[in-house]
Amino acid sequence: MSDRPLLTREQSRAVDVLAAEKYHIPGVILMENAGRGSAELLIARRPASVLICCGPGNNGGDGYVIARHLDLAGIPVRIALLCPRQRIQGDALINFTILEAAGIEILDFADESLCPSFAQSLDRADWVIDAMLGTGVTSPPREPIASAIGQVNAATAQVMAIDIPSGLDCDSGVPYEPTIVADFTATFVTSKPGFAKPSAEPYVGEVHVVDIGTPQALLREVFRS
Ligand SMILES: NC(=O)C1=CN([C@@H]2O[C@H](COP(=O)(O)OP(=O)(O)OC[C@H]3O[C@@H](n4cnc5c(N)ncnc54)[C@H](O)[C@@H]3O)[C@@H](O)[C@H]2O)[C@@H](O)CC1
Ligand SMILES: [K+]
Repeated sequence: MSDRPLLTREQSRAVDVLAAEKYHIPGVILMENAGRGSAELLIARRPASVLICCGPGNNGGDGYVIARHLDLAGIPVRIALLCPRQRIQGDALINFTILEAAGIEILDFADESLCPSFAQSLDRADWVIDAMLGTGVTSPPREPIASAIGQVNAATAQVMAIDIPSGLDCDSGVPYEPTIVADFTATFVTSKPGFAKPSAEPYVGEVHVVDIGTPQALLREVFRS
């Protein structure tokens, strides 16, 4: 295991802030790099049909970037939106708007009771991307995301988690109830302290670190803080 330091949840969130405020790298650039790197990992596995489950924050925003790159690669992709459209904001909204303009299919599952068609959408995909919750989570997943996690875990599709399997505490490695069981996790900048813990093993699957273009000087500053 490399002896590189691992970013905690708070340090990961500090990367975003410092990148924008001190290094003049807008969050949407980091999101593009994160989404493109994740999409390339998936394209290499030759998916036939992909369902991307998106939550209300920037983890969902990564999902929209991934969808765009899969579409550009000619891979059938659909979005399962697990929050009301009006909750999407900032960098995630920029990428959501691009998807709508590109005509990529967006299925609304924001209501509390996930309608049966969510399960049908799952059945049609050989890969599911978990872009529901990332470093913004500090409590057990709430509805409708909690039900979505249960249904994804029960489906036959392979699962790639974006940044963190939704429901896992990336510092302690303790899974909230429920947590996504991923075959792969595409995590940003560094792996996370909790991923090597035995409790996290069943949920993270094979961990791939995606470089999102954060300057080394920025990382040194974050690790010193
Ligand atoms: N760290 C970085 O440098 C980068 C982070 N990016 C992405 O941004 C993510 C963090 O984005 P956010 O800060 O928006 O946070 P998240 O996208 O993790 O989501 C937080 C949102 O989910 C909701 N939420 C919080 N706890 C919940 C719960 N228990 N159940 C249901 N909903 C809950 C809240 O409304 C909150 O807005 C990272 O995980 C990563 O995927 C990337 O876009 C690129 C750069
Ligand atoms: K996730």
